[in-house]
Amino acid sequence: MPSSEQASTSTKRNLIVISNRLPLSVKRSEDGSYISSMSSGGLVTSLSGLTKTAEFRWYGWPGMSPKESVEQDEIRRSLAPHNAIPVFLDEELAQKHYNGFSNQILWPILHYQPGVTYDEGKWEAYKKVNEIFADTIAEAAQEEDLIWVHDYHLMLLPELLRERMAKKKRQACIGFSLHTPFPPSESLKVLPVAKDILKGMLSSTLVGFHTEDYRKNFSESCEYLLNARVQDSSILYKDRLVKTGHFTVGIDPDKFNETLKKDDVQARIHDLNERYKDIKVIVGVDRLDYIKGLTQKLHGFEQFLTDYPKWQGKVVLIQVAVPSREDVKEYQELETELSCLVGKINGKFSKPEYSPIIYLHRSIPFTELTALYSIADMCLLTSSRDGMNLVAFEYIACQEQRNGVLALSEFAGASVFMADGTIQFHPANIKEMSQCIHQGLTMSKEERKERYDKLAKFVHTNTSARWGQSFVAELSKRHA
Ligand SMILES: O=P(O)(O)OC[C@H]1O[C@H](O[C@H]2O[C@H](CO)[C@@H](O)[C@H](O)[C@H]2O)[C@H](O)[C@@H](O)[C@@H]1O
Ligand SMILES: O=c1ccn([C@@H]2O[C@H](COP(=O)(O)OP(=O)(O)O)[C@@H](O)[C@H]2O)c(=O)[nH]1
Repeated sequence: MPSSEQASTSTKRNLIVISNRLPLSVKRSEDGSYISSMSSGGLVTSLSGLTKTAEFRWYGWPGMSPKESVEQDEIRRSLAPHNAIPVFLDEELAQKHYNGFSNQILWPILHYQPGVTYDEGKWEAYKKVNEIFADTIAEAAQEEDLIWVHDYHLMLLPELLRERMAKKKRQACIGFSLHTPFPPSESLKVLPVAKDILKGMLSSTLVGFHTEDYRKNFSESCEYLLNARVQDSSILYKDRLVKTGHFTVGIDPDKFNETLKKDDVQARIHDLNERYKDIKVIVGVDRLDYIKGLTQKLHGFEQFLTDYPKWQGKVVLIQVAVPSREDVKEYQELETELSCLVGKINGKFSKPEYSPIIYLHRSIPFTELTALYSIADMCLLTSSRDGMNLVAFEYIACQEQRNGVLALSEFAGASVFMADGTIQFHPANIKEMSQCIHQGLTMSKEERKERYDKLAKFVHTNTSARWGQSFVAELSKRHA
């Protein structure tokens, strides 16, 4: 029988959140103790924002896998106060799953990149890790629990978990949220295991995407590759009706407001404003990932300095490139390319008292990040594809005073929702990017305010809390 869409009778159900990455990554310090630090990236930002309004247990890989059970217990204890529960994976398996299949094969396909080399061994590791998560969650989950699985590292989990829960004669209400784009079937089908991935996701009760386009691509892929029947926003597959939807992810803007009020942050803002009082600041904050279009951004900025020479010496691009997936060859090569390019452009336009690009290849503290967002006249985001891009939201959350300009690639998910207010461009069109930078830097105060108000309204309405609540509300309306 198709799963029903009846409203659930229970009022409060426990929520289990599962993602490959936990909010805290654990590392061993020199004295042998375990230290944890906040993980990078938008998935953690969006789910961390949810912790203020919802209670949940969060399962995921802690970033390391000690073999000794004493050490595992120590990690378990250090994460417990954060409601985080580690899923331990053998180091080599974790590496093949995360770097190998997830980031070298799936990630580029989901971001429409051609030329991916499939590898059976990495696929086996991907399946194995999904099985380990399924075993762990099937052990922990109760009949009435709501289970919310996140992202492309765990696309097989809904199916594997449902099978295990069925063996225990338990129903499973499973939501799945994808944080990346979902490509059209023509791009997806280059993956020899595309059908397995679709079937894995289709064992969910509810599948959520960032945009309507990604949702449609998924439905069409199910129809085309699996012969599933699409009925409006639901998909009928093997006698189960699976609901799909798009849910607008966001940030916790209050966290930025509160941080901006702190004395040390205000002092930092004052110093940075002094330093750049005669210079316009463009900020960029991206993980060092080829999907963020960092090479194009540097070329676009170089083009701008060439097209509008009077700006030389009067504008600086402060680019934070957060290290990411550093064991993957493509990311290492990109890092080398970017360092060279920054050197080349700075070599071309620098004067003894001025360099056009300040390149920070590291993670920066949250207080420094908010100060930087706040003093920047413009934020430039150039993704070639991007699930959403929460940096766009964060910049706006810190711009109440200055009303800076947000220049955004038309290929970031955020561009769909922020069309009214941002300046948008094609990231591969360097000339267009150059013109957009000029437009942003010369925009009148009135126009900036008008645009900013629209964007701020969107960011303050579509918070991470609201995203979580709407997804969980939709999920809890349904049975298995
Ligand atoms: O965990 P990492 O490998 O270090 O990567 C960080 C995260 O990158 C991706 O984030 C995506 O999710 C954001 C929030 O929904 C979205 O705004 C962004 O466009 C996406 O790229 C990835 O999907 C996460 O799983 C990673 O944790
Ligand atoms: O040193 C830093 C600088 C930024 N961020 C955060 O990384 C997230 C990036 O999310 P986004 O959705 O823009 O892209 P993703 O990295 O998830 O692809 C944002 O919340 C940033 O504040 C971070 O973790 N460390």
